[in-house]
Amino acid sequence: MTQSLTPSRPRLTLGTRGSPLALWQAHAVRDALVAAHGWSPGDVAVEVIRTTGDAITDRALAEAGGKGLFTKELEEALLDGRIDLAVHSAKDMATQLPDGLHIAGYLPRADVRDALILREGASLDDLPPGARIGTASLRREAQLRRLRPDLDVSLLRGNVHTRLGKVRDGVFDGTLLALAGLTRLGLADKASAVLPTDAFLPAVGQGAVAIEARLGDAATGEQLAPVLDPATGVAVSMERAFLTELDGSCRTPLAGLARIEGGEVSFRGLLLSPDGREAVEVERRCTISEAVAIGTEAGRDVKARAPRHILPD
Ligand SMILES: NCc1[nH]cc(CCC(=O)O)c1CC(=O)O
Repeated sequence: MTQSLTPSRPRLTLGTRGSPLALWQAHAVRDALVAAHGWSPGDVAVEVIRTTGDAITDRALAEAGGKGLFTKELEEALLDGRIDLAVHSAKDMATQLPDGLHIAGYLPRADVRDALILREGASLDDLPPGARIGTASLRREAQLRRLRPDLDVSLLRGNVHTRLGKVRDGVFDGTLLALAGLTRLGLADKASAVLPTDAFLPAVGQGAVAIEARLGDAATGEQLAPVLDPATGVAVSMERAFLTELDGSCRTPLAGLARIEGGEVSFRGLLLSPDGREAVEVERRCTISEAVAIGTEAGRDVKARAPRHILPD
């Protein structure tokens, strides 16, 4: 009998999009699993799945149909059993998941802040009136208009490298990107400034890697447990409860951030009009066990106070 040269089957198969950022995230989950269990790297397979969102580069994502576009094909593979876990940026996940799936948890969260990337200068104050800033995010666009109504803010799509290229080539004077994404790509040195969260509130889930699984898949759940970060779970679950209550989609400029400090959770949320002129803010402090309920309540409060025309339809 000859010995089989076929490598042994992986213990788990992770699904991911193929962008450099998505691959980094999937490899981070694989590496954490391998380290936690003393496995070898081949025990966790990484399967790249192309999504509808990856194919859309010419239109605003919000126009094309929102966040589900980056997750649909991954979720189908998960439901079919082709993969055991799907790895996503928490920020890019819709609030409603398909029946039978759930977010099993999150890796420890990275820096949540947005970074400003400028062709020249080192802060927002260095930008002259009319400076062209490109961003694909309605949240960033609205907050930037709120801080600097004199800037020329417009749509800039594409992955992180494409956007940085357009600033380098002078198509735009600057852009805004998540510091976490830049750092994951080894590009943190491209940040001209990192914006403090009290002036510029991040997106719900920003900086967190979410791991989606089949409900009831206890075996995978047990394997995953040691790599999950409970504090990130509390914070992002609260933010997503807030988002859910506002029926949030990428069509509405919305921001929210929960932080755990000494057993307490502090939360800030923000709904803006697209031009940044109107803003509804909310702040809460609560215990960890209240976090999700208070996130929901904060969302209801914002909804009740928001001018009708800036609420999502
Ligand atoms: N929407 C794209 C996206 N999804 C997650 C990140 C960055 C990493 C993160 O926030 O976890 C980015 C790029 C960006 O917003 O700059």
